[in-house]
Amino acid sequence: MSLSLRDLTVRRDGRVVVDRVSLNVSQGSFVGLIGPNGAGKTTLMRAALGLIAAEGFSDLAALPPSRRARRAAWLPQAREIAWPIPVEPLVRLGRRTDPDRRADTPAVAEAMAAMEVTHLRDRPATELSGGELARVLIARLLAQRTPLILADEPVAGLDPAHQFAVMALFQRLAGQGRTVIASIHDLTLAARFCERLVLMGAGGRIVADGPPAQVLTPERLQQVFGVGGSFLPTPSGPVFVTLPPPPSSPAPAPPDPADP
Ligand SMILES: Nc1ncnc2c1ncn2[C@@H]1O[C@H](COP(=O)(O)OP(=O)(O)OP(=O)(O)O)[C@@H](O)[C@H]1O
Repeated sequence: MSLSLRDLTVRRDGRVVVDRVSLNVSQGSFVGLIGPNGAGKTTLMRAALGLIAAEGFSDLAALPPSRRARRAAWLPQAREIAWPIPVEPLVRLGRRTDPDRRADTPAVAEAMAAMEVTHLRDRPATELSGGELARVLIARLLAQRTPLILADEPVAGLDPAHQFAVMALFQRLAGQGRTVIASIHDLTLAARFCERLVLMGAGGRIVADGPPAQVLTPERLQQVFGVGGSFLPTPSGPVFVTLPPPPSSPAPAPPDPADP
């Protein structure tokens, strides 16, 4: 299932925070949404989902709510659980939008296994560690079995092995024809696993869109993030690393008053 946005614009307190974003994401792709804090990544995804008012067009937001819920699953950034629901019924909540009841048990079991949280099934979600809860909430997202997945910082708070596992899983799902859009701050992971990066800059505008090597250029990193970065060769292929900003060239020495 693809996603199509045209001139999507969101204003907050009279300020434009997503500015005329047009984006087509084709079925079977894994797109990383990157950009500095406050660039508008969350707002763009919420507007695309129809969770907040926006100008412009989103083919997903245009659907009636019941069809939208069956097309797209959403992982919000906030990982808060208000009551001590055990893990298994929490993951099972992801099944509420799919009318296929026979798929409930296998979908929940498969999602919990994929996120390695099966052993936590009876634990109250309020007693989990931050990373365990994050994995449980990804399991709930997967249990929905939607063709489209939008995830807000899905790997935040996960240890390196689980970060790799989640990114590899999203890549695999895309390979199977699902469509995944995820905001990601870790540019190394984004460059390694996403076939396409959409870079948002200040003011909610898309400043670059394409394969990682084309988007993550030194000039753009400096301009948008204020850091350096480059692809380094490693035994497992080129790996992108961020680097401290290059030192600005030393100011010219003041003229020596003793000099004639
Ligand atoms: N409810 C709100 N009311 C007013 N301004 C808001 C609201 N939500 C977001 N904003 C503003 O919109 C801008 C974009 O926020 P958004 O959360 O989309 O950024 P982001 O790129 O996801 O950032 P981060 O990487 O920090 O999660 C920010 O300047 C933020 O302060």
